[in-house]
This record gives sequence, structure tokens and C-alpha cells, in this order.
Amino acid sequence: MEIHQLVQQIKIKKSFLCVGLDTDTKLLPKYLAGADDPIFEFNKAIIDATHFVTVAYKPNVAFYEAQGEKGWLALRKTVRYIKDNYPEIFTIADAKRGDIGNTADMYARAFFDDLGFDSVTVAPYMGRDSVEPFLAHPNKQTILLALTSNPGAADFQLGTTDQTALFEKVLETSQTYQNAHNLMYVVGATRPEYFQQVRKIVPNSFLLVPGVGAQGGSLAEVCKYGLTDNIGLLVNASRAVIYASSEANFAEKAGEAAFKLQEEMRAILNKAGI
Ligand SMILES: O=C(O)c1cc(=O)[nH]c(=O)n1[C@@H]1O[C@H](COP(=O)(O)O)[C@@H](O)[C@H]1O
Repeated sequence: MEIHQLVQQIKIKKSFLCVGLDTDTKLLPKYLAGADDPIFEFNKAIIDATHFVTVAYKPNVAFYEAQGEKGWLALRKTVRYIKDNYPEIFTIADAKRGDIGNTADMYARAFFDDLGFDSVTVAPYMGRDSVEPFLAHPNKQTILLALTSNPGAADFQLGTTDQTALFEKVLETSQTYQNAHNLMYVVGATRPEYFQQVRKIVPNSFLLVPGVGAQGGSLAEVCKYGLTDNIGLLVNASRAVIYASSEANFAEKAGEAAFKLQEEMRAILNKAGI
């Protein structure tokens, strides 16, 4: 998918919501336990209930890998279901991969060509040759971890050398990579005070912003400096949406939680004249 198609969706839906499909078998409603593929059934119900206010879905691959073959199959069926039924919605494989060039090439093929995702999250630690194999795929986005939402982000990402924080170095250096136009960045909602610095380096790049909801990040704070003329933001919520209820009405409650976030987004976009 091309970025202008994502932007078009955001404008149509008045939403830059990404729903994280972090489907934990321990948290599924009991009545799904007897289903052939409970993970897929859960995802399908969540997708059907939230798609009208959602512009991206982000399955976190760990939740599927933890279930072995069955989990991998549920992941494949989930991305297929989105593509077949809601082809306008952007898909993100949250896999946080990163390895030497020939291995990175295999990861890129696995998520882009085999599973058919539009984008994948990648760790920048191993540098240029570990990222460029992902960037070589046309019309696919590579979402590089810049400043993550977790407390441990302070260990390395905020550390400075020559007055430049590591996350700033990641943003600056990665912009010199071949096909850098296919880059997006992860910047956590829990660190809104850094968005101004991020935007100085990457004024137009799309940012995937996790950390709203269960991690306590504020949508309004993120948008203050994060929002661009082209929107430039995908804000993710996983647990706050998909586990809004653990009862049989879980999908309906997920739809309501997603709608609430979208209303906030609509107001922000309207105020910004977008
Ligand atoms: O790459 C990510 O999506 C990610 C980066 C980050 O800095 N923080 C972060 O929470 N995430 C992911 O975003 C999701 C957040 O989930 P909730 O806290 O339940 O909304 C999880 O899948 C995390 O793995």
C-alpha cells in the first residue's frame, strides 16, 4: 500500500487509529475455547466490530509465535481476512526484527511476500545493511524503532554522544539509507515531550505511536507536536480496545472503545483543519 492511500483512509474515516491484535489465548472469552481456531475467531470478531473507525491493524507476532504452528496459521488467516474484506486497511507485522543483510532479506520476504503485510517493525541496532533489505520492497513500509514506550528505553535510546541522543541518531542516520522514503518510525506515546525533537529531524515521516490506553499515553499530548499537514501519525491501542470486555459482548465493547478513540481523533483533525 502507498502512503497516499493510507492518508486518504485517515481523511475518510477521520481516524488515525491502529488496533493492536495482541491476542492472548489466556484472555479470550470462554465461549471461544471450543472453536477450531479461537485466535482467528477472536480477531475476526474484533476486526468486524472496529474496521469502520480503524485505518491499521497491528498483530504483534509474539502472541502468535507463542502458540506454535496454530498461532502462525491464525496470523496468516488474520492478515488474509483483512486483505480480502477490508483491503483499504494498512497492516503491520509487529515483529521487531533485525539481523545481517542476507537474514534481513529473509525476514522481509517472510512478512511482505509470504504473509502479505504492508509493513513490519524493525530494530535499528545492527544498522544500514540490516534495514536496507526491508526498504528494497516497493510499496512496503519499514517501521524502525526510534524512541520506544517502555521504561527501558532510557537505558540506551535517551543516552547521548556528542549531545545527540541515540534515538536522534537513529532518525538522522536512517534517513540516509537507500529507499529511506519507505521508512516510518516508532515513537512511544509515553514520551510526548520528545515529539518536538523527533519532528525537527523527520518533519514528514509517519510515526507509529504505541502506548495510548494501557500504558497511559495521552493522545492530545502526542498530537500537539506529532501531527503534520499530512497527519503523519498512526496511534496504536491494543489491550484498551481488544480486551474492553471479557464477556460474550467483547466485540461490541471493542467497537465502542475504538469509536471513543476515533471521536477524540476526529476532534483533533477537525481542529487542525484536516
Ligand atoms: O512496536 C511497537 O508496536 C511497540 C513499540 C513500543 O515502543 N511500545 C509498544 O508498546 N509497542 C507495541 O505496541 C503494543 C502496545 O500494546 P498496549 O499497551 O496493550 O496498547 C504492543 O504490541 C507492544 O509490543
